[in-house]
Amino acid sequence: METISLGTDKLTNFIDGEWQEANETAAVVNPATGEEIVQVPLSDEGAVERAVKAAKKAQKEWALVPAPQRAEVLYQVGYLMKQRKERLSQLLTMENGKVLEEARGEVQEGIDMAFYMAGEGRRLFGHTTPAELKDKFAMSQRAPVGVVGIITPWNFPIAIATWKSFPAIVAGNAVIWKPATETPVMAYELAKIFEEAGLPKGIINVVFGSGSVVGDAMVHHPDIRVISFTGSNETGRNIAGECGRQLKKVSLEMGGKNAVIVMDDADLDLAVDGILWSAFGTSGQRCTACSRVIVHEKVKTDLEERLLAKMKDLTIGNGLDEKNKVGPIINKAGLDKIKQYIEIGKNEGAKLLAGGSPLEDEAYRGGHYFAPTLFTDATADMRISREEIFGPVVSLIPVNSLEEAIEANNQVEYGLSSSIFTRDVNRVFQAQRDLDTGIVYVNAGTTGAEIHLPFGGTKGTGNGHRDSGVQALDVFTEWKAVYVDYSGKLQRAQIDVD
Ligand SMILES: NC(=O)C1=CN([C@@H]2O[C@H](COP(=O)(O)OP(=O)(O)OC[C@H]3O[C@@H](n4cnc5c(N)ncnc54)[C@H](OP(=O)(O)O)[C@@H]3O)[C@@H](O)[C@H]2O)C=CC1
Ligand SMILES: O=C(O)CCC(=O)C(=O)O
Repeated sequence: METISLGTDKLTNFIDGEWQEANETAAVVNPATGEEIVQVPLSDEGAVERAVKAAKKAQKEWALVPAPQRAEVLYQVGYLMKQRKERLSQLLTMENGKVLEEARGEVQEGIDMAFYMAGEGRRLFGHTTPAELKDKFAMSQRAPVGVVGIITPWNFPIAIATWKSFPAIVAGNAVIWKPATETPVMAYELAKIFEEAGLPKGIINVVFGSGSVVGDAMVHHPDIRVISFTGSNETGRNIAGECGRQLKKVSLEMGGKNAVIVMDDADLDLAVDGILWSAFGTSGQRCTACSRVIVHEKVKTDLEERLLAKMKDLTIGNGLDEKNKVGPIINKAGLDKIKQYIEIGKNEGAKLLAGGSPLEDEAYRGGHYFAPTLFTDATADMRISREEIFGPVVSLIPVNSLEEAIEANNQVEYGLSSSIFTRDVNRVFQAQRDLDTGIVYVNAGTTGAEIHLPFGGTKGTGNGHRDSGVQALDVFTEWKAVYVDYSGKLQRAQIDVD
């Protein structure tokens, strides 16, 4: 395959419609090879200040542009992304490591989101409702919040940014976007697309730099009225604390400890496919990744054998080579974290059936690779069954009933995604009611969310908000109640008329 060229060896911020350099930069490295791809700016607080100033000014005008016209820009963004899908996908694989097939899927999510949210330009529905008094009209409508901040992670460098920025823009806001320093290329490419699509300057501002400097400055800035964040639980909690002090709206998506439940009547081959795809796809570095399989005792041994047989077919390596099904881990810190959890699992008494170590042969030189790993005989209270590992590690937890399975699923701190494999319609309905997660799959793995449904979860996964779907608009709009009295006299509501 011909390698795509990024066309620059140094990225620049995109502020007020201009490409601006920063004094300091850092190397962005391909996790599959260790080779440098590009230099990324390490901006300071001053860049955030400039971006906010530009955004405030631009947003005032943008809010007055009719929403269907705002949407036209998003349609154009969607067309440009579609034209560049292969380029974006290859660059995404280079910066993040995920295999090309998955990179194409992620870029497609962004394209779908562009067209879906552009459609919102002709909806953005409010409500009309009867008023209490004669000759009076009442309605509620959405209003933009103003300047909003989005902070995105490295594991979905383009899709998550589209889930947040597209609804913000169509609703009439201006955006300051801080992408993860690990994966800035998608942000740079998307900023170029916004510019070419004709988005007025200042409506999207991309400020590269570390979370502790740029992210922190955004969270503290009084003129950024919303922070929408996806990333670790620890960072999310700290952001929420500061936003709480400022009464700033904050939307958090902070991962999961997702389980596939396999009942004794399940189609086991289907379950194996669902588990493989959601546990080892993206090397397990999805917030929706399956990292627990809660299996009925009666089919445990059978499932183990089938899983082990299929795991042998997982080819691991550089995601640009289409034969590979599992790519690298994002960086050394990620790899070290996985290694620690393998030791934790062994010490807790779980039985290691496959994998368990990094891949360090010549073929993997320069990259960070970890063998797909299967533990069995884990219990629901072990740390490997409760804590987010963010790697290709899955643990089987045996149970004896659906009730026990649901209880095991629900006893973790997180509540993002869950799945059940069964042929029994009664069990399906009981499970979808009782599984305490924001997303439930039946006879499918735990990953693969569609952009027109709400994405997010319960408990430690978030704070009640959702990305994607029409629900994302709630993050980026205020509700305004409007009363129009056309009686020509002062009518007093809320008085006792008896
Ligand atoms: N829910 C999910 O999808 C994700 C979950 N995770 C979990 O988090 C673990 C650690 O990954 P990591 O990348 O360090 O996650 P972080 O939560 O640190 O990073 C997510 C984003 O937040 C930014 N950030 C970091 N610190 C701050 C801060 N103080 N204020 C504002 N923004 C900040 C980061 O910037 P920068 O990195 O540039 O410094 C990045 O853009 C993973 O192993 C995984 O368990 C990670 C990614 C996604
Ligand atoms: O797999 C999915 O459904 C989406 C995953 C995702 O966006 C994430 O892991 O952050």
